[in-house]
Amino acid sequence: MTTQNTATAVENGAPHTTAEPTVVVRDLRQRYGDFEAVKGVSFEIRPGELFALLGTNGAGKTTTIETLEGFRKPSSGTARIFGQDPFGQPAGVRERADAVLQGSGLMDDLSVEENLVLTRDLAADPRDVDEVLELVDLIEKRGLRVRQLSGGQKRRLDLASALISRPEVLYLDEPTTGMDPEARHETWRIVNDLKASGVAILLTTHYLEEAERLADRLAIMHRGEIHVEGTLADVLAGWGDRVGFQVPDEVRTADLPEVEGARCEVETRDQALWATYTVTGGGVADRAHHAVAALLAWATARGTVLRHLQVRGASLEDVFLQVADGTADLLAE
Ligand SMILES: Nc1ncnc2c1ncn2[C@@H]1O[C@H](COP(=O)(O)OP(=O)(O)OP(=O)(O)O)[C@@H](O)[C@H]1O
Repeated sequence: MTTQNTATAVENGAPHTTAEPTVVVRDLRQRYGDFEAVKGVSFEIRPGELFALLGTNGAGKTTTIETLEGFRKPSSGTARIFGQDPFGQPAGVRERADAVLQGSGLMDDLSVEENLVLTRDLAADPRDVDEVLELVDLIEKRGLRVRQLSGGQKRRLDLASALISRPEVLYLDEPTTGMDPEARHETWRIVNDLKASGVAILLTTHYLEEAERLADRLAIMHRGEIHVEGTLADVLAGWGDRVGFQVPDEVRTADLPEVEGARCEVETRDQALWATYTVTGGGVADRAHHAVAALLAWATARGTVLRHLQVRGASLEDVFLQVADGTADLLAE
């Protein structure tokens, strides 16, 4: 699959996609004792680009982020941030990269503002604390101790802590977990602004809509491997459109027509037979049209009607579930 989607990048305000990649991961492997948690993962992230790493529980996403952060030395393969090995957080990487991780690094007994002041004092060229509090909508909570914040407010303070140092690379590990829909949308706006300002972002999330809204490119991991990678449009195009209908009573399954570029599956629902044609052949824009036209021509010739006729493009959830089911590679061929 291709790895660029200019349209998505421009829509999301990220015109920097031709720049040299900030993050380069090549055939990364990570072992915990005998267990290989990451099995040869490769990707790049350019300035102003957001790469979403999706995957099943235990797929190896956090391990990958921890490696990029410099907490883990690769078992083999390489990770490079600005051309440097991040292991041990060398100068030149440490000041330019930051993270919003699972498991907050906040001091519970200090106030919101005190936490940010501590972080600010470690940064070379920090943002103003009030500016960041405004950005994450916590200005009215500045005097509260962290333990008095709700879960979603803590996640916003985590984000504020990462933003204060003006990172050029940002790792967001499930950044909106526990947020209400409004706070989530507000976080997406902040993340889109960061992209537009040229920050290279690696996002992991279990909210597929979050990846659809934010990602220029995405990958789906399962058991340590990337199974699907590309722009959202690439990923969905590879999975095909579905045309479904209730099989007419007078039609036997064996009599259903062949449709070029499509495979047919029949299942029983509510004591009726339903046919689903998954159309992967032909042009992405018109393949569903040709399949429907062929099926309608067949039905008309037989003097029958395709009841409950539906046309549906693949969703990211369909693709994710196929990956989790272990059949993704088969389908993507
Ligand atoms: N310190 C460790 N020691 C041994 N195994 C570990 C360790 N950390 C993670 N693992 C294992 O490595 C695998 C990958 O874990 P990781 O946390 O990277 O997954 P993840 O994709 O972030 O999962 P989730 O979506 O559930 O957060 C899991 O099977 C996990 O049990």
